[in-house]
Amino acid sequence: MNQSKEQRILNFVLQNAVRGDPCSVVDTIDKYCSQKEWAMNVGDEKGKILDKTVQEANPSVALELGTYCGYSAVRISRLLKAGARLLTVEFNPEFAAIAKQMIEFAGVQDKVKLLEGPSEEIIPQLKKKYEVDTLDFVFLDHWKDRYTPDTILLQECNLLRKGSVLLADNIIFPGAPDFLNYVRKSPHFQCTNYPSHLEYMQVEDAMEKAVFLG
Ligand SMILES: Cc1cc(-c2n[nH]c(CCNC(=O)c3cc(-c4ccc(F)cc4)cc(O)c3O)n2)ccn1
Ligand SMILES: [Mg+2]
Repeated sequence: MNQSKEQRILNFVLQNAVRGDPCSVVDTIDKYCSQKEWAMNVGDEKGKILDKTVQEANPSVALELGTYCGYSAVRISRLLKAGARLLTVEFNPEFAAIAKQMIEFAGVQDKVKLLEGPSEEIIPQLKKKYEVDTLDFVFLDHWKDRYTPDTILLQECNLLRKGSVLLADNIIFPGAPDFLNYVRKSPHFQCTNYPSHLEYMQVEDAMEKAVFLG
């Protein structure tokens, strides 16, 4: 049964990256996906915006929606302070299986909890089942039509506090126009736009930061 693209990416990391070194895992995925097969990792250009936003927020509890192969989970968790945690949500079992191995190879498994299932099911479980009080940082990188309903759901579940930072990928491509409208029109969010490019391509994209004002 021939391998999936995601399996080929993982194998390339297992054979070429340094076990326990998150930076080498991130760089190796970028090397494969820019030279051999495109894949929907946030990539290095937008990854640098993600890094800066995470460092500024310095979260104790972070949530990622859309794990995929684990590229941004490794990228985020390498920046977390001692004792800080990343919860990452993936609905596709094949992607989740790849991401689990990627996270373990990078040596960040003690900081990352991979949750399998759709965001709309997982978010309401975060407080009771996953012992979350509020989220300091949320990276939205899942289905683009779920950004808005899940941002509303996070508020309904009392998971945001004054200063919680949301960062959304793919604002331009594939695009999340309703999310952009929603957060920019809402009095509860302070928004900043970061122009960039689609991972590994010369196609325009952007990230949007939305800080919850309470
Ligand atoms: C409902 C729910 C969903 C999830 C969930 N888990 N994993 C994902 C992946 C979502 N990501 C994307 O679809 C995505 C697509 C592109 C793209 C595609 C094709 C092109 F031609 C150009 C660009 C680029 C990107 O950067 C992306 O992020 N969602 C997890 C939990 N609950
Ligand atoms: Mg993305």
